[in-house]
Amino acid sequence: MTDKINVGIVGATGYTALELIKLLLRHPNVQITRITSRDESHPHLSDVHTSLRDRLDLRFEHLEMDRFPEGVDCVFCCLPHAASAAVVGQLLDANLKVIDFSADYRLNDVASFETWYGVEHPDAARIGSVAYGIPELFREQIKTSKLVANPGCFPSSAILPLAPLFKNGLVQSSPLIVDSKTGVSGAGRKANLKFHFPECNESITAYGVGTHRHMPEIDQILNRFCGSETEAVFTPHLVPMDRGILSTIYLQRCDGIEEDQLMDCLNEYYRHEPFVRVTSQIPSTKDVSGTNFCDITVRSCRGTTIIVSALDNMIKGASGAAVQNFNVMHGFEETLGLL
Ligand SMILES: NC(=O)C1=CN([C@@H]2O[C@H](COP(=O)(O)OP(=O)(O)OC[C@H]3O[C@@H](n4cnc5c(N)ncnc54)[C@H](OP(=O)(O)O)[C@@H]3O)[C@@H](O)[C@H]2O)C=CC1
Ligand SMILES: CC(=O)N[C@@H](CCC(=O)OP(=O)(O)O)C(=O)O
Repeated sequence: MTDKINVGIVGATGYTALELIKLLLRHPNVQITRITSRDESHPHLSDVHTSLRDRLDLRFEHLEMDRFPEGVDCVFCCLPHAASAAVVGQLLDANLKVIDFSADYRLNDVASFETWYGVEHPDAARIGSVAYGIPELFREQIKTSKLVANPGCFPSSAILPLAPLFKNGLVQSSPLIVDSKTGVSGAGRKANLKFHFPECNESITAYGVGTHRHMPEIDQILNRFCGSETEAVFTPHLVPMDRGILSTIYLQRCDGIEEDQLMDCLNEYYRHEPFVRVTSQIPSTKDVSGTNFCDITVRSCRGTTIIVSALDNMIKGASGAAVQNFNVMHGFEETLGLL
């Protein structure tokens, strides 16, 4: 049996692709063979990602379906929403496995996607049947999947702590408040005035208030995992740091449930999981920066339960989760390339 999987990266000029390549370069069973960009002004990978100088000598190519699948077994598709679903079907038809970074296959139904994303879904037939890429919750489905919907960064920070608590009937579904802070890299590498240094440095702002598209993702995935009926009120805040997400989650315990039972439940559920650290300390983004860890703790105040979680938006929130999913899909040790 060949040990190396040939990997193609679509959308390789972006931030998540850079983090992905750095992880894959230390993966013993991966050979990166093809990388794509629409832009011809920078032929080599290291013209764009200068930190990869002398580490991987590849040329960008346009994604052309008559050539791209040659020499590729598995694709990491790092494109924006809708652009991704426009190509994923063709990649699958070419018999490639795909890990999709966008939100195109995360939700349960087309109507929700089109409502929250405001665009028509280019591959509507597949939506709802695709494995959601949190291996800690959906490992068995991921193992046998040809397409995995890699999770959103904010949803990962909320779903990881909440899922075991709902599954065990320890917390109430309403109210559920998820207050999150994110570093600027969460917005990707593409130019956007809001994310220019003088616009966001020395400032913190909420955005997507009452409208952010990660609300249905949190609700639907919790429902898929354990049948809960939440309506998460989620507000993200942009903070002047490169990377990291810190989520503070407020909810009520079920009657008769003590705070200790929540920590016990999380400790028990994640006991054998290498990337979720349930801790008595308060998590911080610095502790998880550049790693595939999600750190979680639980506190109580005046009858309200407060959960704090931290992860790196580009690692456990994107590329690290993708490599973890890749490992599960190919039967490799789940920590390869990640520890
Ligand atoms: N940044 C983060 O923290 C996270 C991002 N994600 C998701 O991962 C995906 C990639 O994000 P990120 O790397 O940050 O984004 P970037 O903006 O940094 O990169 C996007 C990539 O997609 C290509 N691209 C952009 N628009 C199109 C298009 N219309 N058609 C084809 N290619 C296009 C660009 O390549 P070029 O212009 O060279 O062709 C670029 O390589 C997105 O779906 C994002 O939502 C998920 C979790 C976290
Ligand atoms: C700062 C910033 O803009 N962050 C992005 C999060 C992107 C992400 O991680 O998730 P998706 O894959 O669902 O895009 C946002 O709030 O839309």
